[in-house]
Amino acid sequence: MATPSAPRTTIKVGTRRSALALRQTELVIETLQRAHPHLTFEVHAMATMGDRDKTTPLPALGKGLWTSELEAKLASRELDVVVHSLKDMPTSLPAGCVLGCVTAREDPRDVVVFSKAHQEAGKFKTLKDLPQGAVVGTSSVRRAAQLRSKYPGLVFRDVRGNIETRLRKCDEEGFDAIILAAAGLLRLNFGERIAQYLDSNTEGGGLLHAVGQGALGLEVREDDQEMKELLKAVEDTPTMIACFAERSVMRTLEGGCSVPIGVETAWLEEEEAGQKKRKLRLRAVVVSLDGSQSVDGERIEEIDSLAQAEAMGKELARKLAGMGAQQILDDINKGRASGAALKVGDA
Ligand SMILES: NCc1[nH]cc(CCC(=O)O)c1CC(=O)O
Repeated sequence: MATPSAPRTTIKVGTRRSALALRQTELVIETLQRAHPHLTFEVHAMATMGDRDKTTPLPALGKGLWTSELEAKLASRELDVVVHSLKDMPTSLPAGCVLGCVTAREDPRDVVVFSKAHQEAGKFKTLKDLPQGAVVGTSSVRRAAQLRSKYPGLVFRDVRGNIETRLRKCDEEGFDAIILAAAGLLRLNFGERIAQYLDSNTEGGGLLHAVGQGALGLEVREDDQEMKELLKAVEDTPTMIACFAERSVMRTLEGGCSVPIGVETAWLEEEEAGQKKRKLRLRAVVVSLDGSQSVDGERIEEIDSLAQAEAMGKELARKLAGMGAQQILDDINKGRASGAALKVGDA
C-alpha cells in the first residue's frame, strides 16, 4: 500500500498493557503532543507473548517476546509507531521495521530493593550487609551471573512478573531483596523502595546494566518518512548514539541467543590540545551463567554518528570475544541446544 498523500491527523501509538508500558507511552505522547499540537495521539495497548506466558523460561520463548505482536500491527499499518522499553527490543528488527528514535534516558542502573520488613527495620543498607544465605530475587541471567561471583554468600531465586508483582513477591514470598531497573521504579513512583544503586563503581561489587536499559525505543516502518520526521521532536541524540553502541555490542556477540551481557555508557568531556572533546565511554562484560567466569573491557572514542557508535560496539565485542567471551557464549549456547533449561531469563 502506498503512503497516504494527505498527512495523518491521528497517530496510532502501540504499547504493551503493563502499567510501566502505559506510563512510558504517556510520557512520550506528552512530549510529542507539545511539539505537534495539531495531531491526535491514540493509545493502542495489547498483551504480548511475554505478558501471557508467565511460566516458560524467558530464553526459551525466543526473541521478540515483548515486541513481535506489536510489530505485526505496525507492518500492517494498524499502528504508526510502537513505544518499547529499548532493552526489550531485539537487536535485529523484522524487515520493514526500524528504530526510529530513542528518547531521553531515565537512570539506566540496576538497584537493590529490600523487602518491606527489612526496609522498615532499617538494618540493611546495601547488598553486602545481607547475611550468608539471604535470598535475592532476580529474573535476569545477567544480574544473577554478575552478582553471584561478587556475593557468593547470597542465594539467587527467580522472580517473574511486572514491577508491581515483583515488589509484592519481594514483600510476601520470603525474599530478603530483589534487583530491578531503577527506571521502571522511578517511572511508576516507587523510588522510595530503592535502597542501593548498582554500577561498575559500587563498593563491594557492582553490576553493569542491560543493553538499552532505562531508554525508550520508538519503532516505525522503514518507509514512513512522515512518522520519522514527527519523532525528531522527542529524540535524545546523545542517548540514541550511546544506545546504538550498546546494541551493537550485543548484536555482535549474541549469535542467536539472549546472553548475559552487561554494559555501561557515559559521555566524557576531555581536553585535547586545548579543545574540549566529547567522548563516549563504553564498558561491557560477558559472564558465564554461574558467574564463575567473566570477561570485560572498555573503549573511549570520539563518536559523532550512529554508524560510528555501531562500529565502536562491534570493536569492543570482537575484543571481548577474543579475550574469552566467545568461549563463554559457546558454552551457554551448547547448554541451551542440549535442552538444559535456564532458571532465569533476562527480562
Ligand atoms: N523486562 C522487564 C523490564 N523492561 C523494562 C524494565 C524497566 C525499565 C527499563 O529498563 O527501561 C523492566 C523491569 C526491570 O527490569 O526491572
